[in-house]
Amino acid sequence: MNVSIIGSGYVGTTVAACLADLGHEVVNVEIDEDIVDAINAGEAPIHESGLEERIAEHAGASLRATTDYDEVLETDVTLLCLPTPQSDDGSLELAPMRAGAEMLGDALAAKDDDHLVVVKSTVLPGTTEEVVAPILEEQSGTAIGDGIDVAMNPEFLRMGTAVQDFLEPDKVVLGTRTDAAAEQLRELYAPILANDDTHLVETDVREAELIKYANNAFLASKVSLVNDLGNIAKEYGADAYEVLEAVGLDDRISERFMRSGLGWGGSCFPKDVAALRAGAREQGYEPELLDAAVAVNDEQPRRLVDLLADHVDLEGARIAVLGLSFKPGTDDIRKSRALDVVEYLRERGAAVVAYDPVAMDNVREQYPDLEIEYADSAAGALEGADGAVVATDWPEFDALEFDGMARRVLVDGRRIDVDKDELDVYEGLTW
Ligand SMILES: NC(=O)C1=CN([C@@H]2O[C@H](COP(=O)(O)OP(=O)(O)OC[C@H]3O[C@@H](n4cnc5c(N)ncnc54)[C@H](O)[C@@H]3O)[C@@H](O)[C@H]2O)C=CC1
Ligand SMILES: O=C(O)[C@H]1O[C@H](OP(=O)(O)OP(=O)(O)OC[C@H]2O[C@@H](n3ccc(=O)[nH]c3=O)[C@H](O)[C@@H]2O)[C@H](O)[C@@H](O)[C@@H]1O
Repeated sequence: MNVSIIGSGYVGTTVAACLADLGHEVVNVEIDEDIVDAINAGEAPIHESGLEERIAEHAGASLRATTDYDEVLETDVTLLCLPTPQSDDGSLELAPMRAGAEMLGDALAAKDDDHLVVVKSTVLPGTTEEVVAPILEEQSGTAIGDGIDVAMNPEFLRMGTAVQDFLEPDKVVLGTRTDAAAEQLRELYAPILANDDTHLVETDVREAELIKYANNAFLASKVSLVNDLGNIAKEYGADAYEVLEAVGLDDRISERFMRSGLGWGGSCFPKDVAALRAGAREQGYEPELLDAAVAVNDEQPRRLVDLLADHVDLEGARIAVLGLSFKPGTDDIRKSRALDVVEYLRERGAAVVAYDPVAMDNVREQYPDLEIEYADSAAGALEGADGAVVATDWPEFDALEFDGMARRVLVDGRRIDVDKDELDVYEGLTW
C-alpha cells in the first residue's frame, strides 16, 4: 500500500520504517529539514533499537522523507503522527494537529481518488471527527464520506522498545466510520495481525480515541497505586517488591508495571493524564482517582530526598545523582523524576554531581540554570560523595562500587541490584 506519514518524530519515524519493512511504500512528510535529510541519507533521526538498520535498508527505495505535502497525492492513506502536547493549564494543545490537518487538506484538494486520513496521535474523544475532519473538508473542498474518510488508530509503543512494540503489539485498535476504512487498515496491518498473539479491536472513532487515554491512565495509576502501597510497606518495615510480586500472581492484576519507587515521567503519561483530567473536568466530571494518582507521583522524589536526609545532613553535602533520563534505554528527560530529585536536593543546600550514560547533554542544553556538576562515569560521580541516590534504573548501575565515597550511603529510588554489603547505609524508597 502507498502510505504517507505526517510528522516524523518518535512515532512517525518508527511507524514509517516498520511499515516499509512490512512491504509498504512509505513517505514521511516532516517540517524539520534535518529529520528529512537524515531519513533520506539512511540515518535514524532518533535513537531506537532496530530503527537505524531498517531506515538504512529502505531509505531511497520504499522509504522517503520530504517537506512537501503534495507527496501525499501519490498515497492511499495518510497517518497523522503529529505532536499533541500539554498546554500551560494541562489541557490538550491541538495547534500542531490543526496546522498539519490544514496543510494536508490543502494538498488533498488536488486529489481525485479516495483518501483515508488516520489520526495516530493521542487525541481526546471528538478530536478526529470534530476538529480534524472539518479542517480537511474546508481545506480540500471535499466532504467527509465523499472521497475523504477519517479514522483513528492509537499507538501503544514505548520509547526504548519502539520498533519491537510496533511490530509485535498486544493489540491493534481501529476506530473507523466505514467498512471500507476498516478493511484498508486491516490490510495495512495484515503482517502484524497475522501474529496470533495480537488482538484486533475494531470500534468507533470516539472509543478508539478514549482507549488510548484509558490505557495510559490505567498504567500511570497502576504505578501510583504500587507506590502508595510501597510507601505503606516502607512504614511497616516490609519489602514492597516481595509483597507486590505475590500480588501480581493474581491473573486479574498481572505482574507487569509493578515496580514501585520514584514514579512515572516521560513525554506521555504526565501529558496524557493531564489532558484526560482537564477533558473530564470540561465535561463536568471530577476525576478524583486520577488526581490522586498525580499527587502520589508528585510526592515520590521528595520522599526520596527526605529519606536521604535521615542519614546525611544535606546542607553543604556532596550528593551523587545516578541517572537523569525518565527511564533507562533513552536520553529523553521530559518530566523525568530525576530532575525533581536534583531540584529538591539543591533546595536543601546539597551540591549535586550527576551521571547518566546518555542524557547529560540534554539536561545541560534544556536546563542550563540547573546547578549540576556532571561526572564522566558513575564511579566519578560517587568519588568523594557524602551520599548517593539512584534515580534511573540503568542496568550498568548494578555493578557500582562505592570505595571512593566519603560516606557510603545509598538511597535507591529504582530497586537496582547493588552489592549492599559494600555500603554502610542502603535504603530503598519502598522497601
Ligand atoms: N513518543 C511515544 O512514545 C509515543 C507517542 N504517542 C503519541 O504520538 C504523537 C506523536 O508523538 P511523538 O512522535 O513522540 O512526537 P514528536 O514530537 O517526537 O514528533 C512529532 C514530529 O512532528 C513534526 N511536525 C510538527 N508539526 C508538523 C507539521 N505541521 N507537518 C509535519 N510535521 C510536523 C515535528 O517536527 C516532529 O518531528 C503524540 O500524540 C504522542 O502522544 C503515542 C504513543 C507513543
Ligand atoms: O503514550 C505513550 O506515548 C506511551 O507511554 C508509555 O510508554 P513510555 O512513556 O515510553 O514508558 P514506560 O515504559 O511506560 O514508562 C513510563 C514511566 O513509568 C515508570 N514506571 C514504569 C513501570 C513500572 O513498573 N514502574 C515505573 O515507575 C518508568 O520509570 C517511566 O518513568 C506507555 O507504556 C506506552 O504504551 C505508550 O504508548
